[in-house]
Amino acid sequence: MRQVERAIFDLRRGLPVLVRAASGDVVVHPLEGCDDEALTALPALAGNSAALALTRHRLARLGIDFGPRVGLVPVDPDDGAQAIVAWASDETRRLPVDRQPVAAAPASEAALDLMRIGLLIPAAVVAEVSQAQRAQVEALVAEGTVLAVAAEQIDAYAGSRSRFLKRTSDAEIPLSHAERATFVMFREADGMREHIAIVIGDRAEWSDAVPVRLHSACLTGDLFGSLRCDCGEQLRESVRTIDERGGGVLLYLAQEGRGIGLANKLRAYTLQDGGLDTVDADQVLGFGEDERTYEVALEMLEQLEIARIELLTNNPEKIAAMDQGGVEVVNRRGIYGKLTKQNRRYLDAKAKRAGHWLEEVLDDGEGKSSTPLRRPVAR
Ligand SMILES: Nc1nc2c(ncn2[C@@H]2O[C@H](COP(=O)(O)OP(=O)(O)OP(=O)(O)O)[C@@H](O)[C@H]2O)c(=O)[nH]1
Ligand SMILES: [Zn+2]
Repeated sequence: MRQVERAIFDLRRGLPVLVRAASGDVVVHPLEGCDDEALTALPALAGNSAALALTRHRLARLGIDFGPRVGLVPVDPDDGAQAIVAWASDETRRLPVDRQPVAAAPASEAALDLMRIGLLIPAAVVAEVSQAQRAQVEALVAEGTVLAVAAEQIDAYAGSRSRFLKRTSDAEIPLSHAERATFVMFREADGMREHIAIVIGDRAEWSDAVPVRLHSACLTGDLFGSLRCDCGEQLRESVRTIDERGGGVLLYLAQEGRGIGLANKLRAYTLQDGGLDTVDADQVLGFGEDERTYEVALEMLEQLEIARIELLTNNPEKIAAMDQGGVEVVNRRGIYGKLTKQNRRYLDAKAKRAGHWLEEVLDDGEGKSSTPLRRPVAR
């Protein structure tokens, strides 16, 4: 696990790492920080030509219907870093016709998982290590200049993120909307992310179906009252509602930007200013419709011994995730922020593209309601 964390650390600093797999090792340079120098150095080190690893979401954006999770686009050193970055993240750029992608081997697939875990743009320049260069690459690994990580380690890490959630500390913090509140802090085993459960009221007085809100972090909305989204109002409204309903729990999840991280969310906002909606903007950057998973939330609920809930949400995926994780969602309660001229498009896209239940707010601009649970529709 430590090796994976170290690799993420290096990649976030813009350093190349070696990803090992039985089918071949690759040297990987993250797209972020990729310059002409890196583009020349990588194939020289590997002894093979480079390729640009892109997710199938990004390839779809480039007009390529690609089955496998990751595709490799051949790269020529003369392409220049600027073109490579544009192929990976520019809204309008298309691939030259002679650069059709091929399916990536496990090492390159794992490399993009590393980018995602590290909250970087999920794209990288990769080059397979040739027989001729193997000794030199291994020497760099041995002296600690290049860090090596195995694709299986990355897979195992990606699949076990929540498993060792540690309850670290807690404190009573009276809130303006809920005077009896306790913050309970959880830390993922790798120490990289922390999540908070805000436990409201007295457990003995809770309803049988405990009111629960799963709230993904939104620095811009929650803290600064951004008008681009409805998060800040939903957050405060949730606390108030949970308190009014006799107490329950709000899980404040470190899933900024639907899991893509703040840096990528800001990039996505700039793309939205160019006319894209929230889903398309994420896709331009190589992400799927929603990168969140809810294992961490499930584990927090388990540690808090909560198995039957009334979920405060408009998002069918959250209900499905609880169902699949063995938490019974007895009822669903809508939770709405205000409609503003700046967030209408965003809310509209959530309703139309992601199937969120926002009819009421989009219809009349306000509204609080309790709706009987509707099962998510298959999309
Ligand atoms: N990528 C991306 N993330 C965004 C954008 N606007 C808001 N977000 C993020 O979307 C998430 C919204 O979280 P939630 O309010 O918990 O979830 P939701 O999916 O809207 O569902 P409910 O609020 O429960 O109905 C937060 O992590 C925000 O940071 C955007 O335009 N792009
Ligand atoms: Zn927000």
